Amino acid sequence: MLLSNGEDQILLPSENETQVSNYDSVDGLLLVSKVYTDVAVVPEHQKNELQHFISSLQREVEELRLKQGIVDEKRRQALSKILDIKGSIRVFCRIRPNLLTEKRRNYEPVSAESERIRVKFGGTRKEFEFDKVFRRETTQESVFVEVEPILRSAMDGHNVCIFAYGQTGTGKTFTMDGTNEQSGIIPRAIEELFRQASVDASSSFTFSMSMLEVYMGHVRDLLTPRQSCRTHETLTKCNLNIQTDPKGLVEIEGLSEVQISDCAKARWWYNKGKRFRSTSWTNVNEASSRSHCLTRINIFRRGDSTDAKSETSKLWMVDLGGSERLLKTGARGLTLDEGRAINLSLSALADVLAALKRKRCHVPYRNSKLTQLLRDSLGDGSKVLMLVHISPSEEDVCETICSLNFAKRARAIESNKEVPMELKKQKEKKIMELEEDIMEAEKERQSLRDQIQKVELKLSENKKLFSTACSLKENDNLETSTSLKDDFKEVIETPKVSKKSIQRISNSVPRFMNSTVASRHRQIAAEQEIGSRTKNLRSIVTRSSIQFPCSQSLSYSDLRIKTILRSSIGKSRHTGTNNVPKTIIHSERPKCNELEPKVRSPRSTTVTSSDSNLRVTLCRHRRRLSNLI
Ligand SMILES: Nc1ncnc2c1ncn2[C@@H]1O[C@H](COP(=O)(O)OP(=O)(O)OP(=O)(O)O)[C@@H](O)[C@H]1O
Repeated sequence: MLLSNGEDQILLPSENETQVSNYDSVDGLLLVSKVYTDVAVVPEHQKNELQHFISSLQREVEELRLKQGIVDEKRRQALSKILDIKGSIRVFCRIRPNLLTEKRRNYEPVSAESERIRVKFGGTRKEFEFDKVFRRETTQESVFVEVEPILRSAMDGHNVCIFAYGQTGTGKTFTMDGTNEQSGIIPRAIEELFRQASVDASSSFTFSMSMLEVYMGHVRDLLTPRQSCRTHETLTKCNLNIQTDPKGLVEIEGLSEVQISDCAKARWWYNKGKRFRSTSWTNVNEASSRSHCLTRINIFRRGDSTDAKSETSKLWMVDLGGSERLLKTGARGLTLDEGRAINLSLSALADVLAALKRKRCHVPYRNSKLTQLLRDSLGDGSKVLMLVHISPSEEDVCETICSLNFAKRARAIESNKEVPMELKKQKEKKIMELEEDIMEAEKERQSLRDQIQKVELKLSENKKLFSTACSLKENDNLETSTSLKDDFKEVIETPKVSKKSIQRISNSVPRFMNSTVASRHRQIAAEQEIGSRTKNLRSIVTRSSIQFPCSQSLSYSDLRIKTILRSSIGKSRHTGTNNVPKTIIHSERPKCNELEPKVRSPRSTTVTSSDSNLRVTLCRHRRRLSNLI
């Protein structure tokens, strides 16, 4: 039996080898190349060697995982530093393409560069700077590429908020949710979270999801919605309470939270929640969102080591209601109230972000339900990404400037404009270094993951082999003892059973009772040995001719003679050539403790033998008999 651990080979001797498995070497790491086993002959010390080899592989996996944890931590720290340098509140701007329903004008008020937007308005030109600007033609995929690092930050344990802000009809819902063909940030983020969880070998992740909307200052559960909450009476009943504990952690009483074990389940719940969102027709958007829709994914992360603590982080993805000029949207009655409520809470959000940016002691979270909900995800240690949406149209230029001012307020302090050139360069250099660190860590992580996979494969194969060896050995011991009994029976009785009947018998008994290849081999070998011994003895007997006087009773202590006599008598009975046809052997089966079995003499009177020793014994016996007569 040959086992290979790469450098050393464990050689286990075998007689009847059975091939168990066959593996190739991968990347220079030799796996079990050819494994043969005849477990019955695996010596104990070599089984111990195999056990040691398994333990060393287990240790190797643990060490590699430890290394992976260290590399992961390095990557996490580098990413966190980058996000800190870039600013914990980042603002992107997306320009919607012209819609078919929009009147085309020659004059384009909005022009964009990679991080800058210029708006021409009434003879003046205004400039706004952002962390990133997405032009009209930017695809959903390109937007998501820029969003992805903040998701990783959520997986690393930070609370994260992604907002879509902007005038009504500028594409907030398109960016966050998208269409069937062009899915938006939320469906992509769900997929990405599960993907990242599957590749992160140093931690295990579980996710849960909640969906709610803030409608007219009330918090409604979207995953288990009650009857329509758009009348004032039912609206108050639907309102969920928001509690904040002394540590500042937010708890929403009665909000449903569903476990999402896979991507499909998460998408199913997300689609369900989306259906219950409040929308209305307005002059500007035929399916205008009349509320702020919040999707929360709770991320539970647990490290692989036994003493690892579990961490929980929240990822909020918020499709804010559209900021709107109420006159322009033609809203009346309830829709007008909805618009007012949206505008009020958006202004409260702007105040909170501004206070956080200026590091004010007092942050006015309590001014709206929206900011109360997000309190523990907007402060220290959290990351915020605001995506401001604007229209390219001349008709919307006033709203565009309002939205851009809102965004400017959110990122005001960290604006590059206010940072000296030297410092800006230093920051960029540091970010580049950290990005390199992240890339290196990613590479190292990948290589460690590959190594772990290989060692785990080797480990599982060797474990399988070891357990097979142990279980087969037990079986084999069992078989050996039963087959020994059978062999013994065979020597005495040798019942001849045809092959067919064996097959019938083996078919009628349970499979585990059937003989194995090894036991059949041993049986055949034993039969052959017995056959050859019998042959030898028979040849001795044929050379001896023993004749007993009638009614003479003989008693021999010489076992050899007993056997000779028995086989000689047996043979003569079968062949019928002997002169002693009436010889009866009383003791049919020799018993081990029966030292002197009694043999009755045949009726014949003469006994001759060509064996000189035997002749002497017989002569002496005849003389004693004649004396008696
Ligand atoms: N980048 C884009 N590419 C193609 N179509 C877009 C894009 N952005 C928005 N649209 C289209 O513009 C219309 C309005 O978009 P959407 O409903 O997303 O706006 P909104 O800002 O969510 O409006 P509201 O605040 O009223 O809910 C939709 O028909 C949408 O498909």
